[in-house]
Amino acid sequence: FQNRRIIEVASKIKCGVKTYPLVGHAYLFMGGGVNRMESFQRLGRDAIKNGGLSNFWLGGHYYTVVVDPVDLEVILKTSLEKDDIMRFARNLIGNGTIFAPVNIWRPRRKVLAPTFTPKNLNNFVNIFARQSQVMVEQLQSVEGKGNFSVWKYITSYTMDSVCETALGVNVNAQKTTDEPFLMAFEECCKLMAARMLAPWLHADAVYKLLPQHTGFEACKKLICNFIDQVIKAKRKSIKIGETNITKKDTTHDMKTFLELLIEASGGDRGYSDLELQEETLVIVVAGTDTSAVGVSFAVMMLARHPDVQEMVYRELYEVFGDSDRLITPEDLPRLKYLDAVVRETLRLYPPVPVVVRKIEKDVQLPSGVTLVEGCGVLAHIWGTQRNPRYWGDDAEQFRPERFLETTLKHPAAFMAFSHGPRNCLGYQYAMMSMKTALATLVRRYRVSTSDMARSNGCKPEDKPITVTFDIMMKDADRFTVQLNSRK
Ligand code: HEM
Repeated sequence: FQNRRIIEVASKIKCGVKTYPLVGHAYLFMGGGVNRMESFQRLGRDAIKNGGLSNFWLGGHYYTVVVDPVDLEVILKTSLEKDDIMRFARNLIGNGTIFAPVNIWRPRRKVLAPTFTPKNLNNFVNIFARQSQVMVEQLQSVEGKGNFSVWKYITSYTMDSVCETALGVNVNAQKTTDEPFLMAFEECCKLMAARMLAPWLHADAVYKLLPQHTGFEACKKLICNFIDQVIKAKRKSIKIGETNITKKDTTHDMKTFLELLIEASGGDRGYSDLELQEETLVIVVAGTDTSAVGVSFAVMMLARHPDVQEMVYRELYEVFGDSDRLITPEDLPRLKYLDAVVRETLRLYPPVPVVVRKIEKDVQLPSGVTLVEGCGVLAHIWGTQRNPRYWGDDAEQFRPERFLETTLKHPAAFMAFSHGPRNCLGYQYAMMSMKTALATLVRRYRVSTSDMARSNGCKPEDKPITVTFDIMMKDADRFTVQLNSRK
């Protein structure tokens, strides 16, 4: 009966992408990450063409694709449960806030949310500033030497700053080649993305027989052991009255997320070690690659748009002049144009291009369709943020000024950090970290496009960027640019 109702919903929504018996649209997601992302883009464009909705079947499971913020606002406010497909992400994070079922998520979010106060975030800027200084020093080795991938430098910057703010530990990813924690983490994300979109890998009994499962478990063990050790050391240091486990590494008298969580959950009688492990892992998983992708795409945009880069530099010069001083929390709100550049980058290249929900109670959408219990929803962030109805005919153009000129046509039209009660808790944290990294980089270097982007005779800004999907959306060419010192 439920299936009949879902089939009825499907029949009311147009989809211009071919489906096949049994597999549905699953064939679209075969192949690698580039192919997966192309398929998501195809579905997003189809929804834009159809006035806001499209749909697809992943084997026997049905999804409505939504790119209209008016409909999305209703869905994201009323349907808080993540779709079953996210259970594979729980294999790594357990019941941590981000992918937990609603009954576990609600109390966990209540504990986690107050740790993101402006005071705590301002304290973290000192860490972002110091770690981004390490980043620009590491970049000296590639300065003036032609094409290189900026990804490694930026992802190890975010890993270092997230670990220091979350755990109080400097993992030194920036100064270590092939840092095992970072490598394990990247591998886990790749394996999870591949499994989610391949219905034939969903059954545990089958997956457990495959080498991917062994690889995933080995990486997970490495990540969890590391976090577990830090938690145990932190508990011990709190017992003996120390406030900071890595006094050598952290120069500021501030509280890490781990300490804040121990306090906020009720101290010794609060979270168990497992709950703490899950919640700190949420911060690491949710905060590392996402911000690294944001910064890396912004670097690509600056390289492709030298006029925009010049405006950013001029704004920085107004605030810092010739001084080499580190960035402070008070500087960040003054960097308004840089803020617009980051937002425009996240609009065109959202690090999380889609999020999913499960409909548990029928929802009538403002556009007229009623989604029924059992439907999956693909909240298509990429498509929404390129929807000309809300962004105009130049929706595909990179134009940071749009964030300075007008207010949004709808509050959910920009939703790189999602929308509604289950939106991103690290929104402000991420903006502060990304702006600090970019400001530190542009004060020291001029970025330009790679030789590949300049080939074929077309202007670099017109050359499409090939993107790939492995939970996050990334540049398939690993964010290749060139760098020259400004001095
Ligand atoms: C550019 C950087 C970032 C982007 C684009 C981003 C985006 C997102 C998105 C799309 C979600 C899913 C929301 C949903 O399902 O509706 C999310 C959730 C979340 N993010 Fe972020 N995020 C970023 C950085 C961060 C950082 C730095 C942190 C922490 C320090 C963080 C913490 C979280 C948490 C805790 C959740 C789970 C919220 C919940 O389920 O209640 N994020 N983020």
